[in-house]
Amino acid sequence: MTNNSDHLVRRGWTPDGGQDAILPPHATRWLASRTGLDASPTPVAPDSTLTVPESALPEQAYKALTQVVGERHVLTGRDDRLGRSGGLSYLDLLRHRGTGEIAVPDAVVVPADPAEVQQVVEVCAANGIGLVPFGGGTSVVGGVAALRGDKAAVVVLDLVRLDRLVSVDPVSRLAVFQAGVVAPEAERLLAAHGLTLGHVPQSFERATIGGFAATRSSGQASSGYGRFEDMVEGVRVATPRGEWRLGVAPASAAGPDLRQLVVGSEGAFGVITEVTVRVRELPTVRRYEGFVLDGWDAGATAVRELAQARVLADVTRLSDPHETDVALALSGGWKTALVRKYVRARGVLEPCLLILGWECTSTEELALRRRATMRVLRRLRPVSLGTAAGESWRHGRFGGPRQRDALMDNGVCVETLETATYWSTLATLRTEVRAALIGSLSAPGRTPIVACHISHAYETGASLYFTTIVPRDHDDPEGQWQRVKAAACAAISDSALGTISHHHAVGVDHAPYLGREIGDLGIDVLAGVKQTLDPDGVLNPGKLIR
Ligand SMILES: Cc1cc2nc3c(=O)[nH]c(=O)nc-3n(C[C@H](O)[C@H](O)[C@H](O)COP(=O)(O)OP(=O)(O)OC[C@H]3O[C@@H](n4cnc5c(N)ncnc54)[C@H](O)[C@@H]3O)c2cc1C
Repeated sequence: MTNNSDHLVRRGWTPDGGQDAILPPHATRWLASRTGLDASPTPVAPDSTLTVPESALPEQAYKALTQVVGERHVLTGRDDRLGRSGGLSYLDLLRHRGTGEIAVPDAVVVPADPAEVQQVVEVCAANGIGLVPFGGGTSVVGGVAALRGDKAAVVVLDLVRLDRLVSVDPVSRLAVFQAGVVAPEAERLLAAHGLTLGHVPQSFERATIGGFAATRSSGQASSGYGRFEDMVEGVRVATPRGEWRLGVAPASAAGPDLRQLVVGSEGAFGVITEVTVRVRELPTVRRYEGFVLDGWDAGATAVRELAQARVLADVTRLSDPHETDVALALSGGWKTALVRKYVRARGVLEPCLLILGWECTSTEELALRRRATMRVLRRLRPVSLGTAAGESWRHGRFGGPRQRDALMDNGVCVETLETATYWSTLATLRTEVRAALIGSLSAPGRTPIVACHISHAYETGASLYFTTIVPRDHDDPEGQWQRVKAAACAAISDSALGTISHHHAVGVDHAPYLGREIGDLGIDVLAGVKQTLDPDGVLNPGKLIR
């Protein structure tokens, strides 16, 4: 079928289910002493042991779908369906390790182009079949779970064959991509024109242009390049009511910006088939540096002052003392020991690692921008760790997911969650979410690690990204995480201080909390849009709005 064979393994980031991910012995020992982990291996269950129900796709719908895309591209085999079951959240990965029930689609449909996508959508609507758009399948909020809702069957629509750069307008700095282009390929295609998108989330290696638009994604260089919604200039969308195209000018006063209804619609309003994005000149000079500030307040103040002086580096990332400590402990080695000693000798009691990265098109631009940043930063007396620390972060920035596989293999419950708020409430929100996480994760013999960083900064506020590590409750692994997630979401929602998601989207996991953020009226507005575009409710059942 397609060449996207690693889609077939949903249980881990690495194609072999985590075999490439290694947790060095010193890291395992440190985790054991810090958390109580007994390091009993919990290997991935073989696919053959997982329960996959027979396909319930009605014969009539199967025939109609094959008439659109051809028999080769309607996949009803067990492995193909299992391969498109769910995303990459901790719960998804657990389920593919044999814990809990996997929502398996009745078929996987792989259309060739936007016209075929439109027809597939219409066939599903006519036959009352649920349809789940599937890009890179990296959702961590249940966004690609093959839920049936009230439908007789559900198919996954895999966008892998929509893999073209349709056009480039170098004068306006615009590019049109088909939705299934994965990020590294998008960058490769743009580099041939001397251009870049500059969207680099940690899921970069797998996620797609359509997925970014559908989830309001935010990349590691968002301080310089903006969030993905800032990059979207136009969309082409397949809906049960027909094709919808939006975006004719860089700015418009022609009523509300309807593109923003599509961006973040998570497949519930239509299938995005093409995205017109703003692109920039390809950087030729880069510099990444590490600094240490003493304590969270000093670190957050530094990032705020950089943002408000509008001199943020393209990548600006601040780890709290806990995340800094975990990063140093897991790296180990004599170099790390030296860093700890050096920082202590400089009088820093609670080191917070700040990574700054500039991506520029000339050495002059780099010097100018760096000077402006440093002028503000120096006032806060950071300890410089130089480019080695910055380059080390850049080098390992996609490694987290692989380490997650290794941690899971060692019996760890490891997951992340994120929010955002204004500067004046950032410290309070961090404290409240941290307390909720620690309270719900702690148990006799299990001491959690809760680490946090700012990865996206704005003039008015910032994101907070939490990572939790705790020994797995082998008696109730799903329940363990569900209770933790509920406690954290309640802390965010009940306090009304932050958003339920800064960039992971709503999916299934955050849907119960959306109403508290946008109000009943907001939910009614979204339901009205859905009713207009998808009157039979076939698009991505159970996501965004319930
Ligand atoms: C290890 C890891 C790190 C991550 N890091 C980041 C990060 O740094 N920043 C960030 O923003 N996110 C991050 N994510 C979350 C995820 O990668 C993003 O949500 C990403 O935008 C999803 O893209 P995708 O192509 O994989 O979409 P999928 O996971 O396939 O789909 C996501 C949602 O969008 C819908 N969808 C997908 N394609 C389309 C389409 N063409 N039309 C309509 N709907 C569609 C799906 O139905 C689903 O609801 C991370 C995830 C993982 C696993």
